[in-house]
Amino acid sequence: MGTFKIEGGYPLSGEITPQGAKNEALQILCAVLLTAEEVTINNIPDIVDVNKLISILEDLGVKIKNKEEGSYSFKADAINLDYLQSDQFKQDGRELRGSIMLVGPLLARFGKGYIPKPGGDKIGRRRLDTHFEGFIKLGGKFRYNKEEHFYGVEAKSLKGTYMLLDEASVTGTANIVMAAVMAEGTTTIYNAACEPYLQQLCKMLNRMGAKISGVGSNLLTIEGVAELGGTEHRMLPDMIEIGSWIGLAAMTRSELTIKDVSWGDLGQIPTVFRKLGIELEQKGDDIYIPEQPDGYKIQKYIDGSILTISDAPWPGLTPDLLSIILVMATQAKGEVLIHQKMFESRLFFVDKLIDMGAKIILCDPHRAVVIGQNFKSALNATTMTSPDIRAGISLLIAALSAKGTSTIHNIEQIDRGYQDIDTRLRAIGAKISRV
Ligand SMILES: CC(=O)N[C@H]1[C@@H](OP(=O)(O)OP(=O)(O)OC[C@H]2O[C@@H](n3ccc(=O)[nH]c3=O)[C@H](O)[C@@H]2O)O[C@H](CO)[C@@H](O)[C@@H]1O
Ligand SMILES: C=C(OP(=O)(O)O)C(=O)O
Repeated sequence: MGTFKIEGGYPLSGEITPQGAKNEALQILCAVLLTAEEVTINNIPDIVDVNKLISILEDLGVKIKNKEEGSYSFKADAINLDYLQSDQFKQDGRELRGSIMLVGPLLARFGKGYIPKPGGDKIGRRRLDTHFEGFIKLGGKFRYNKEEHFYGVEAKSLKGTYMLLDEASVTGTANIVMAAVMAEGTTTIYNAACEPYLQQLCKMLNRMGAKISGVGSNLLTIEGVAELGGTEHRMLPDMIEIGSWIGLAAMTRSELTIKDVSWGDLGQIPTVFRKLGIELEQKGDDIYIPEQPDGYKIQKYIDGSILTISDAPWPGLTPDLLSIILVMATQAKGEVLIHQKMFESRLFFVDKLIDMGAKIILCDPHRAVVIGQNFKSALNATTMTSPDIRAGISLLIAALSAKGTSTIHNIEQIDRGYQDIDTRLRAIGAKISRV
């Protein structure tokens, strides 16, 4: 189990460039299975989850070339489907959430796709019904081995149809889109997730020859085509990383420039941080955050009532930023209700913040009231364990703001999604070491 030692209480300064988006990378990498031609992908983050998925693709027989840092080419012209029944796949496939999106492309191209119960953050129930209901609608036969928790879907051919998803699942929509691109006839997906990473996937598929319209809306229409060809694609910057760096700047009262953020794809994120009192300036495609010596004041609603920050499917606020926003609120001036609607077990990490001196009332598993301290008293340094990726980064931000030396164990959770985080933080003045 890896550990970070962090000496907190110092302001940071400088520039930080966000990595390529983790959750986009997981979709895009699965899509290389849809063609026998070469697909080149740029701005791939060098993080544990993405590298695991690349290694699964390699074991499946995809020919992979590392062209330069962050750029790889993939050629899925000789796929070894036997690997899908191997113990190795049953082990590797369960190590990340994104592996579930192998099923759609495999089903589309080879008539069968399998996956062990996928992993990812332990943040509450993470059901897969939407994915498999979609495949079944397209004509797939569902297989499930209860003992091994091994899922599968098989079909001689897929037929386009209308479907209304039971929820706007991000990975579910990506999976169904990838299954439908080569189905016979037209597939219409209503209540589709439509976040920028899905838009990126659809745009890439269209460049490969797919016929997807409605991209960016919750109604996608897909005219099936016989086959797809190669393409080149570049990943967007990771919006959750961008939000993490905004939270970091606020909590450490630092002047920070976040480079090349792709403003147009950030949706609610700048607005929400501004509601929390953070000054954000758009400079070209960068976010500039000035030092805020007087802290930041949480806004109230027009009628004077307490602000609620909650998650919702895009274009609502992503749930992945709520832990970071919660930590930031502990040093704001004012109060806020954080309402994590999607996941049941994502707020329990607040116990650690309470130990550090934060004023938080956990109302129930979904809601926490944070009473900001306006930097009147610093958080206390402590020893903690990172329970999931976003709680992990939030505790790291808390530690950089706290006075004294903190220790964070289980940093593998943070490494799942943040590339070389300690090196990049040291470059802006953080006192952090990996021990
Ligand atoms: C690898 C990857 O891309 N992971 C992301 C993906 O996970 P993932 O695709 O697994 O998440 P889903 O979109 O399927 O749903 C997440 C949770 O929200 C609930 N839900 C979803 C839609 C809805 O309209 N109402 C609702 O309550 C689901 O029941 C589930 O518990 O999207 C999540 C939601 O943005 C993010 O937290 C994850 O980081
Ligand atoms: C929940 C997350 O990831 P995953 O879906 O891979 O567990 C996340 O990125 O915050």
